[in-house]
Amino acid sequence: MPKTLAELRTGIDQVDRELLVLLNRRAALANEVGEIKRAEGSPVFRPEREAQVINGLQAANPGPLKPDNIAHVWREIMSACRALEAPQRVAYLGPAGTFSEAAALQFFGSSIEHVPCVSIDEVFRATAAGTAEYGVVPVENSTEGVIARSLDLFLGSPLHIVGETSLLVRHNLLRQQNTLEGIEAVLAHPQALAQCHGWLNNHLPEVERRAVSSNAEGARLAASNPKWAAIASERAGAEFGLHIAAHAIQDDAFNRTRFAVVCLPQTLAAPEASGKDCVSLIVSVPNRPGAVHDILVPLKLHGVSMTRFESRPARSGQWEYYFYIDLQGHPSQPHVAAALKDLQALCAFYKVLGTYPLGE
Ligand SMILES: O=C(O)C(=O)C[C@]1(C(=O)O)C=C[C@@H](O)C=C1
Repeated sequence: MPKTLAELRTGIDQVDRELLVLLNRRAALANEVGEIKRAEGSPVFRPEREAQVINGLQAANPGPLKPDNIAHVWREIMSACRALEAPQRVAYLGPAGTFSEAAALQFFGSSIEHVPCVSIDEVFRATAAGTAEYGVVPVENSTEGVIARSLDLFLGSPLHIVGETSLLVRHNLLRQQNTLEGIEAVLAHPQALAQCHGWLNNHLPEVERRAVSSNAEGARLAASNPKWAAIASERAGAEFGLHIAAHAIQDDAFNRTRFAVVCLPQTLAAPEASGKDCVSLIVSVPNRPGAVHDILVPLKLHGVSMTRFESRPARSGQWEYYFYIDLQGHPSQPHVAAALKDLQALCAFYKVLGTYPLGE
């Protein structure tokens, strides 16, 4: 005899009561961990431990919940437990509703203290000054390429990368009305304008495109003028009471942005090896023939794969460049350590930006 809806709901209520007891038992244990960490003066946030917890549970998961569900649920549980130990302040390019905020929430879970900043420069400054323990900055977009400002700021910053996360970026045209009629200007961050270039050319070819400091700032401004539209997330639209005049207007349906999680080395040292790690470096080589080729040789020799190679001008006026390199692996692995040692010996400038677990 199949159970009735009421019976099934009674069953769910009972399980929820059990979960409530268990979750609070877990939180009390985390509280005790927090006391030990306070006494030791050691960091609250341990990304490698959180990765271990999630990987372990995914491996043991009998279903029907999917591995992704397990990751989401436990990221939130650990976020709440972490906040009981000590709330973590996280800086990102604000205001509320930006993709940077969504990336911060995806990485840390929702139990954080928000430190929205007016620019990427300000995220670096706030994190280096200790206003926030962690910063989340965009580094690369799958349509538009590198976020040059972030890469340039890494060069002189004391912050290092301790994690990464990547976000599917879906842009919407937001305004007070839900039509495309009577729009005089589209306001957005230059990156978003570029990611929607084709759609804007097709649908609003004559309309002015105005660059503003963030997409959410564009949404805030669009809420004050019926002739303006913004390009931003649904969340930003809800935040400022705007309609979605057009959904998913980015030129690439799979448009993603990768974000780096940064902090001072004294806040959190480089995470231990998780099994799926990445080393990010900035190097420069003497300006002579074959120098760029030479830096790739140690990687080939020691069997280390390079997943990223970007260049940025050194601003010396001499056509010199800094190279931003991502390698797969962890310096605790002998072949990675050997490749890094040989590479360093060839470089005029060598800076390890961070060693961290590969993100989702
Ligand atoms: O194991 C720890 O160090 C904890 O503080 C517990 C816990 C968790 O909730 O599982 C919480 C925060 C850390 O980032 C890692 C894990």
